[in-house]
This record gives sequence, C-alpha cells and structure tokens, in this order.
Amino acid sequence: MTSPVVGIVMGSDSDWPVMEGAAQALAEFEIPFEVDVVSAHRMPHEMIAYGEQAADRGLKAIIAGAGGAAHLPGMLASVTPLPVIGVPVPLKYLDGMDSLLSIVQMPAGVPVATVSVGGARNAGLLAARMLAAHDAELLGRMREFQQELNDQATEKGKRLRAKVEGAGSGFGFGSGK
Ligand SMILES: Nc1c(C(=O)O)ncn1[C@@H]1O[C@H](COP(=O)(O)O)[C@@H](O)[C@H]1O
Repeated sequence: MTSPVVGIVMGSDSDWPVMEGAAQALAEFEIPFEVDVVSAHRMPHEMIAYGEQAADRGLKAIIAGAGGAAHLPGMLASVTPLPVIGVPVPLKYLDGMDSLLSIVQMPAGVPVATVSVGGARNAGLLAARMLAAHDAELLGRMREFQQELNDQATEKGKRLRAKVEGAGSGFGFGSGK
C-alpha cells in the first residue's frame, strides 16, 4: 500500500460527515491519505506527537477540522513545519462562526490556511494543489479538473439562457411569481 502524503485529522469522529469531503477530493486525485481523530483538548499529548512526527512520517500537508473552540489546526501548525489547512466544522450552535474565528485568527508566524465553514472539499483540493506544485503529472490533472469546472459552468449558462429566452415575455420578470 502507498504511504499517505496527506493527514486528515479531526477533533472527533462526529466531524467526519463534513471532513469526508476532503477525503473524497484527495481520492479523486488518487492522492494517498490517512484519517484519524486527534483532539488538542481531549488528547493533547497524542496531538503534539502527531504534529511533531508528521513530516518525518512522509506527510506533505495536514488537513485539520474541528468544531466549536477549534484549537486543533493552530496547535498542529505550532508543532509541524508542514502546511496546515484548517476546516471550520459547523456545530448545532453559532453556525460554525465559533470554529471559523478560532481557526482563522492565528498569530503571525504560525499560519493556518483556513477554508470556508464546512469547506472540507476545498481543503482537499488545496492540498492537491500544494502537491501539484512539485508534481507535473498532478499539475496536469488539476488543469483538467479546472477545465471540467469551466465546461460545467459554461453549460449551466447555456441552459439558463435557453430557459429564459424560451420563456420570452411570459416569464414574468419582477412579478415574484
Ligand atoms: N474543537 C475540538 C477539539 C480541538 O480543537 O482540539 N477537539 C474536539 N473538538 C470538537 O468538539 C466537537 C464536539 O465533539 P463531540 O461530538 O465528540 O462531542 C467536534 O466538532 C470536535 O471537532
């Protein structure tokens, strides 16, 4: 089995439904990854060990997701030289604003690349881009992926124009109906 090059970690297994998006993106690009629960609050010693050992184990980037008082991404960034991508996980209260602010407002010197609330897919894609910067083949696949996005958006525009033009004056613009 190929060794993982991206670590996807989260504060609890309850974050998985969100964090799965990162795993899915990496799988699409055939990038080997590992997943684990690593909590700064609940298992601080294991969390420090994970961060300290990540680079020596061959990981190239860490994606860390957590909800609420989300200290995991920042704490990992403080003990690893690897890039850390933080995913704010939305919980029942505060709609993820708490985790977003906990992750994004890092002090200078300790960067965490924060994606949107619940934006685990983009975290996976960002990790893929980081790896692609040193991998011409992966870079090519990322370009293809971008072209597909472009084609899909163009197609959506075509369909919307056809729908609106087809409806003509009967479309009821501005009527709110
Ligand atoms: N924010 C953190 C950290 C941390 O930052 O170390 N550890 C767990 N958690 C978060 O607590 C939430 C509730 O966890 P439980 O569902 O296990 O009660 C999860 O979203 C987790 O990421």
